[in-house]
Amino acid sequence: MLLQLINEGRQTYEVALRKSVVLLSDSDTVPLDRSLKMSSMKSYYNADPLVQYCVKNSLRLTDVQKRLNDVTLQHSRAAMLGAPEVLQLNSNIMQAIGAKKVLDIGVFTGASSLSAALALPPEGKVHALDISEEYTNIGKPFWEESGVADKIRLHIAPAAETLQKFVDGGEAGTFDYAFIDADKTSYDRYYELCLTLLRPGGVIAFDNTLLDGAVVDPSKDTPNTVAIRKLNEKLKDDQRINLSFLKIGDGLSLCFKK
Ligand SMILES: C[S@@+](CC[C@H](N)C(=O)[O-])C[C@H]1O[C@@H](n2cnc3c(N)ncnc32)[C@H](O)[C@@H]1O
Repeated sequence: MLLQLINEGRQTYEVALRKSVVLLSDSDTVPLDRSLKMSSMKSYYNADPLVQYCVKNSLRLTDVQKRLNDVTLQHSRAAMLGAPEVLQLNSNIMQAIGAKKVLDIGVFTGASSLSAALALPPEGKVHALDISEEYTNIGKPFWEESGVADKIRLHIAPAAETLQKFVDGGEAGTFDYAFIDADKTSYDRYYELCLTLLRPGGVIAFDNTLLDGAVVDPSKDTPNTVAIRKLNEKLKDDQRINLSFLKIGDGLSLCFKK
């Protein structure tokens, strides 16, 4: 029965997807490239009128951010682009907690780093971690144009190595916010390292914790699905944090370090 409901829901989404457009603001509509395999849950790819209503009445992207999104949506890996509603929520929480030192784990074309850098005060720093410069090079000119390139420090290496270097370098307890959006099977490793690196009151945000619905689909048992399900179960009972699990974008789990 559950499987049938999931399949029906997926078919509805697919129909919606075929009709949908990407709504970035009142004036911008970008046609979907339907050849791409995309998450149906991020607002770019979600034709649900309520999702589009929320997006239309909340997103505050700069012109440079919109152009970076447009460029990224043409990329063959466009589905990796962070949902703008998620990035804006990250930025709002960063400002609310007075964040100055942020980890952006999984940079891709730099939308999440740019969003964070724009939210931080002039002395703030985003430590942007990615394994490859192939995608991050796309974002750099947009960071420059936004006037925040000096707030973003790129670390090209496996993220676990970079995080461990921060720990070994005595930076435990000094970070305010971590956005985790890289390889899913390493999420738990990143979680433990980030918990060490964050100050009490700091926040860890995990993207894609609904994994395009796979977490509730019993037929799915890929390594990513297994890892995310396990993480979600672990977070539920982890007394080191307070937790909010939001159905926004592809799922966002917010962990507030006690
Ligand atoms: C989903 S994308 C990030 C999207 C970005 N946060 C945004 O909002 O647009 C995932 C990124 O993680 C990077 N990545 C994958 N494995 C990694 C690893 N072991 N260490 C660091 N980065 C990794 C990929 O190169 C890719 O750029």
